[in-house]
This record gives sequence, structure tokens and C-alpha cells, in this order.
Amino acid sequence: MKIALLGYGTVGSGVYDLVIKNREKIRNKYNEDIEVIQILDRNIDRFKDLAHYNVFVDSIDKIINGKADIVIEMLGGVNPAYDFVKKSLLSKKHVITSNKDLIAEHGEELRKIARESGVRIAYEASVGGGIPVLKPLKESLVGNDILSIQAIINGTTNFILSKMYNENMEYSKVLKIAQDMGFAEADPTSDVKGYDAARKITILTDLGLDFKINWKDIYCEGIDNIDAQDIINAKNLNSKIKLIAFSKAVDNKLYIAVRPVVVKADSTLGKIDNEFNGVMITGDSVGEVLFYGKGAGKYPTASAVFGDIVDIIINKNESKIVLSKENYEFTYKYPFKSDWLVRVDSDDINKVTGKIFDIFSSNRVEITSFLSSGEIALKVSDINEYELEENLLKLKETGYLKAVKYFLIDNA
Ligand SMILES: NC(=O)C1=CN([C@@H]2O[C@H](COP(=O)(O)OP(=O)(O)OC[C@H]3O[C@@H](n4cnc5c(N)ncnc54)[C@H](OP(=O)(O)O)[C@@H]3O)[C@@H](O)[C@H]2O)C=CC1
Ligand SMILES: N[C@@H](CC=O)C(=O)O
Repeated sequence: MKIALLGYGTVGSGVYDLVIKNREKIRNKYNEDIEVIQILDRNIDRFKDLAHYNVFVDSIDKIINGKADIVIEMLGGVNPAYDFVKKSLLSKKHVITSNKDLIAEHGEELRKIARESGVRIAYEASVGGGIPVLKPLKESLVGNDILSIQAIINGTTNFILSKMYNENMEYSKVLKIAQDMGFAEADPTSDVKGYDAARKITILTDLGLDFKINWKDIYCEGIDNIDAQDIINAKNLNSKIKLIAFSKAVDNKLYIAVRPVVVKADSTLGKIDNEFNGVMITGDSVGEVLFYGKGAGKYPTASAVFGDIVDIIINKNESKIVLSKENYEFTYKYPFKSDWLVRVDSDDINKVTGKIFDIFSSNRVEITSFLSSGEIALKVSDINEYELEENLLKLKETGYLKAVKYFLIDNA
């Protein structure tokens, strides 16, 4: 199998190393010789000190017209990756990609082109970095109706939140470390604003629940508005804040979103720290299963790409059998009863506290702390997000509020 790499950054260079490292093993096990024959990147002069500089090329046409059987796209972003991948498939080259932006936008169309061209497109690394999660979802769990997916699927934001919680580090400093470690996207806005996780959860929802939705249409809130006080408020409840991606079906309602959530520090998701990801999938037959591992970084991600190379070598057809039977109604806000951590800032905290007890029924509200800033943090129980917002609107109408902020509490 002759391989062409598009992109020689964090992931691309990791894949190159794994091909070299595993070449002998693949020859012995599958009687197949794997070789990287071309690498496309920008400003290729910067690679001239590498021993394999002779395989670097500066134009996609050399790859499309070349001898590669598999093109592995690791450039990032939608364009020109879309154009390069489409041309590769139309030239009957298998494609592997780690690019969730591309798959979330054009996955369906590219899968169709691959089928019509008699080749494969594989993208295990696009969700969960090194964790094998797409293949189990499409294959091993196929006997289930998937009821929910609840996941930490962005390594950068989990790394930032972990350092803020465990080491009281400042947001901007930790972001810089995540960038230096190769976890963050070229433009980290996608990470911190939740777009990266939104793309990934729509890919998981498509494969697991056979429900297609544009990632831009789901509720998406990142971590860029979380401050040290929010972390302390969560700590007061023996909890942490995590950026959670949801795809949760109850009856025919399907809630898909990305948002910061207060989770118990000793819960399954609460224990997942740093660049690690965790994808909890609940199926009607299997119950709950957890996929856990490094969600970002050079070799973890290259490991997932390499798995796709071997699938192509052993000629596995892309299987995507989904036995889901529901016609879901998508909901933008959290439609299920839950608890909420609410932070209220007011010019007159005593008056507003009284109003809170008037507006929410008093057995639903517990003040968890009076903050030195003059704000209060409270826990509101057992209502859905529509009811919560309706009541917060009533509170705003009293004229006492300066600001209000709330987080979903996950008690699992
Ligand atoms: N890093 C990670 O942990 C993970 C990354 N991914 C995904 O993998 C993909 C690659 O990520 P990563 O390796 O981190 O990114 P990098 O930025 O490290 O590498 C991308 C490489 O491709 C080059 N490149 C980008 N656009 C072009 C172009 N149009 N023509 C030629 N070369 C180009 C870049 O050059 P230049 O430096 O000049 O921009 C860079 O050398 C992304 O889609 C990312 O989301 C998925 C899982 C984990
Ligand atoms: N920037 C992403 C990289 C992997 O997809 C992340 O932090 O998870």
C-alpha cells in the first residue's frame, strides 16, 4: 500500500513515524508493504533537514496523479481539505482523515462519493483522538438502540478546566500550554467556544442514532466565560465543571448540545482530567459503556489513523448499520428535569434573595454560598431549562438583577 500524507504537522508527523515503526509488523502479519511515498505541506523548505525530505511535494496534483493507494488528510479546516479529499476519492484512492470540521460539514457527501468510486473513507481519529469509538459504535454496538451519548470530547478544554480546578491556573496561561503541547486547533477558538466538540457530537449522533443535524444548529456554549469563582462554586458542591457534549434521547425527544456542566468530582466524567476524553454510550441492550483515553496529541491521534490504514489493508467494508427506530424531535434547551447551579449578582442581594424564594417554589431553592463579591450562588432543583429560564426572566423583571449565569448539574 502506497500512502500519501496531506499535512506534516502534529498528527501527520506522528502517522509518518508509526508507518516506519510498524512496517515490518504489517509485512509479517498481512503480507503487505506500507510506504509513505509523498507528503504535501506548505513551505516545504522548512523540512529540508529531514532524511525523507525527498518525498515532500508542494502540489496536490502530484498526489492525485501519483501512485498512492491511500491519501491521509491531516491539514485541518474545511477548505482546501474538502477539495483535496473529493479529488482523491474520485481518483479511486482510499481516504483517511482526522478532520472533524470536514466530516461534520461534508461527511455524508464524501461517503457517497467513496461508495460510488469503490473506495473507502475512514475517520476514526476525528472523534476522541486515540480512543476507538466510531468503530465500536458502528460495529460492536449495532444490536442496540443508542439512548444517549454523554462525552468529554475536547482535550484542550478538558486540559484547561483541569488545570484551573487542580492548580488554580489562569485560563490564558493554560491555553498557551495546550497549544504548545499540540492539543489545540490551529485556531483555538474552535476548542474554547465548543465548536470542535459540537462537530464531534454531531458525527457521533449520525453514526449512533442515525440523526443528522448541522453542528451550527445545536446549542453550543464553550468555556471562555468560566472564571475562578465558577470553579469555586462547583467545588463547594464537591463538583467540577466539565465541557460536556450531549446526545440524549428520552421518548421521542433528542437533546444535542455542548455546554459546561457541573459534575460530581468522583463521578465517571468528573474523574476524566487533562487531555483525556471519555465517551459514555448507553444502549438499550448493553447499558452503559465508557470509552476512555487520550483525546488529543501526536501519537494518540496517529494511533487511530493507523488503525484505519490496517482496516483498509484487510479490506473491511465501511459498515454503518443503525437499528434506531425513533423519529426524534430535536430540542435546543435541556428538556428533562434537572438541578441547576445559578449565580446571581444584584445591587440589593437581600431583596433579590426574597424574590428568588417567591418566584421558585422555596423547596426547590438552596443558597449554597454568599460570595465576597456580593453575589450569591444557589442550587435550583428538579426543573427543566425552559422552566428555569421562564423563572429567571421573572427575576430580571424585578429590576434588581445585575447579572445571572447558570450551569446544568449532572448528578450521575
Ligand atoms: N492535534 C491533535 O491532537 C488532533 C488533531 N486532529 C485533527 O487533525 C488535523 C491536523 O491537526 P494537527 O496535526 O494538529 O495540525 P497542524 O497544524 O499541526 O498540522 C497541519 C499541517 O498541515 C499544513 N497545512 C495546512 N493547510 C495546508 C494547505 N492548504 N496546504 C498545505 N499544507 C497545509 C500546516 O502547515 P502550517 O503549519 O504552515 O499551517 C501543518 O504543517 C486537524 O483537522 C485536527 O483537527 C484530530 C485529533 C487530534
Ligand atoms: N483540538 C482537539 C484535538 C483533537 O480533536 C482537542 O483538543 O480535542
